[in-house]
Amino acid sequence: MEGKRGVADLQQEKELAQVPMSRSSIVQGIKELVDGGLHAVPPLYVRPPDERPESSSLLSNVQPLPQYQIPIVDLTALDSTGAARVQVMQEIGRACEDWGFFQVVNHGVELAVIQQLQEAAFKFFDQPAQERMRFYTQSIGEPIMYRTSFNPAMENVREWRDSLGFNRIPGVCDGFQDAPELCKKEVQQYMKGVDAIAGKVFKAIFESLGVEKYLENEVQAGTIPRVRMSINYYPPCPEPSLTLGVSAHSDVGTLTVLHPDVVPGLEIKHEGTWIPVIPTDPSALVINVADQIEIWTNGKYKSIEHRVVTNTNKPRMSIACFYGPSDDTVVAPLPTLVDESHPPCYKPTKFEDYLKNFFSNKLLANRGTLDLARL
Ligand SMILES: O=C(O)CCC(=O)C(=O)O
Ligand SMILES: [Fe+2]
Repeated sequence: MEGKRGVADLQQEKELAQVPMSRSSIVQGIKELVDGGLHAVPPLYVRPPDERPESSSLLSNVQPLPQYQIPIVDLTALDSTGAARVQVMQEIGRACEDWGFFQVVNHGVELAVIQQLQEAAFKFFDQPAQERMRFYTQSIGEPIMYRTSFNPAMENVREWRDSLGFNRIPGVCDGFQDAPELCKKEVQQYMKGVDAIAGKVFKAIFESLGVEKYLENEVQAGTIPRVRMSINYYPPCPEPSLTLGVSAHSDVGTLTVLHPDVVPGLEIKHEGTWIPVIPTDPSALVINVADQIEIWTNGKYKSIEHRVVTNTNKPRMSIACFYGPSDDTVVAPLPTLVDESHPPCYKPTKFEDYLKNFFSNKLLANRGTLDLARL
């Protein structure tokens, strides 16, 4: 099964030797393996049969049936006042309740801004390993993170992706300020646009339930405290039926804004079936409810399981921005959403503890994160 060791492998080993870091802590990225010439999926990346994508998942040219397409919300009127705004807010609420995922168009981030970031990020991944490895870490709390898979120290099976990430945690760090020069301007520009979208969508989500007053600090547009950007790079895979780019999981924070790429790969579990998310156009963004919103809304708005499949032809690059509350926020079902017929489904959990449990718990290798808070 193991692919042939190519020139690129040897070159990378030489380069890694120059990185000032203990070699035992470095995990080789999937891009290096693929660039070195790989004709089969190495055993470390082969999923157990029950986790492998179904063959239907891999036919990326098949359009999902209309009833299996996530809602598309036009955000134009979200900046206005009156009935048109209320309508968009209600559409967002319905999408969160029925799907947990929706696409947004006319969101205010120009296609050029997205493409400039994609181009800059491809340049980052195309650099010699030595350059990329300057940012290597497997932690997910560093200001800047070049990583592979999710958590190789704990996983039995690795994910078919490398990633470049940035954390902004107010009062702690701002990785965007110190981003590598070749993509600094582009990540900052993109982040500014996505922050604006996240702020207003977050507010609309809570307004749609009439509960915004409980979250004054969280819903003020522009004051969403924490974000992690992850630029995920999925190289082509010789045997997509055996592996996954990202294994099934829900996102841990409040909400996620994703640029999914025009190369398909993202799938969500809707009513028990894995369905592909096909972007309507190259500038469409995908927004999903993450675990903390499911907890606040006592399960009314769902943090849906999703995963990424690979393909044989093209590299795929998605850009995910994960928003989250501050560390000391205690997240619990909101009082107006709990009554005798809707008892609380989740216990109050401090976000810091939720995150720590998530990243340190071996049993959560399959990332059933909401179980951490479930009553
Ligand atoms: O690449 C994608 O489309 C999704 C990635 C994802 O779900 C994640 O990084 O949490
Ligand atoms: Fe995700």
